Amino acid sequence: MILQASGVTMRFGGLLAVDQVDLTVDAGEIVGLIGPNGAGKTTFFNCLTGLYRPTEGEVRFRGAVLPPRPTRVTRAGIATTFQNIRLFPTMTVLENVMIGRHCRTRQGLLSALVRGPGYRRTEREAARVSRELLEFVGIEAAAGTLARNLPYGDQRRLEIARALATEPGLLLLDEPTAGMNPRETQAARELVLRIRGRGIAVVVIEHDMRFVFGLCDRIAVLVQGRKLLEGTRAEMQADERVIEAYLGAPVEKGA
Ligand SMILES: Nc1ncnc2c1ncn2[C@@H]1O[C@H](COP(=O)(O)OP(=O)(O)OP(=O)(O)O)[C@@H](O)[C@H]1O
Repeated sequence: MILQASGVTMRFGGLLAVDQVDLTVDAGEIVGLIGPNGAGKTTFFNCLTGLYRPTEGEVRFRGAVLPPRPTRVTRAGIATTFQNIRLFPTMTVLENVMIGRHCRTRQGLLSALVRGPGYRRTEREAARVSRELLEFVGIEAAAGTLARNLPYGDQRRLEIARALATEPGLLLLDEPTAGMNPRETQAARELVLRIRGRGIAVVVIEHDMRFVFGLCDRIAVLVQGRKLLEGTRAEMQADERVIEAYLGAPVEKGA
């Protein structure tokens, strides 16, 4: 087990956004988090990234309680992409990925200022790894393009490349297919499967049920901050409540 969230609760004043949620994720597993708007999915994610400290409960990653700051959580091995793309628009595609690399290549300030041989070697290595990741997500041809000039689907790929540059054991994806056309969505599914192929576990928030049921090993449903249901893909596809609320009609196996 790589992630263990126990009794995670998040209050904003009088609002109980996440209520006693338990979730475990095994190494290399793909877990889907679904639920209506405002169910608390993003808030729960924020509790896994160190952005929020849960009001109650705890999150363990590789056995250790999460450190209280996002940068330290990233270094511990949890990477995130956001619902609203957050790239550095006036930097190149390659530079955006290299920023993700920096959490693994801690160069001293002095070394960076004088740009000595150690700094240049580290930068060269960061550029090499970053180019490999651009190739892995399929946008290496755009390495020198400004991030803001990338098509939307490719911006999402770039976010994923930057997240992978931090060498995560767990990748959190918040609505990775939002705004994508069907072809891009299919490519995103294949990309997530290849990410898992690298041994990285993935938790994905998604509204596209076809995507979720075509991808995830296990699915949890949040409603009004609580985990209402959880099960394997097959269990969920057979559950009357899921069918009624999300699917309308049974989904074909492996659809
Ligand atoms: N920082 C905050 N301060 C106060 N209330 C918040 C904050 N963040 C979220 N909320 C509230 O918490 C509840 C859960 O929101 P959250 O964004 O986690 O839901 P969600 O399931 O991710 O929804 P969506 O599918 O629309 O992204 C909502 O009622 C929201 O208004």
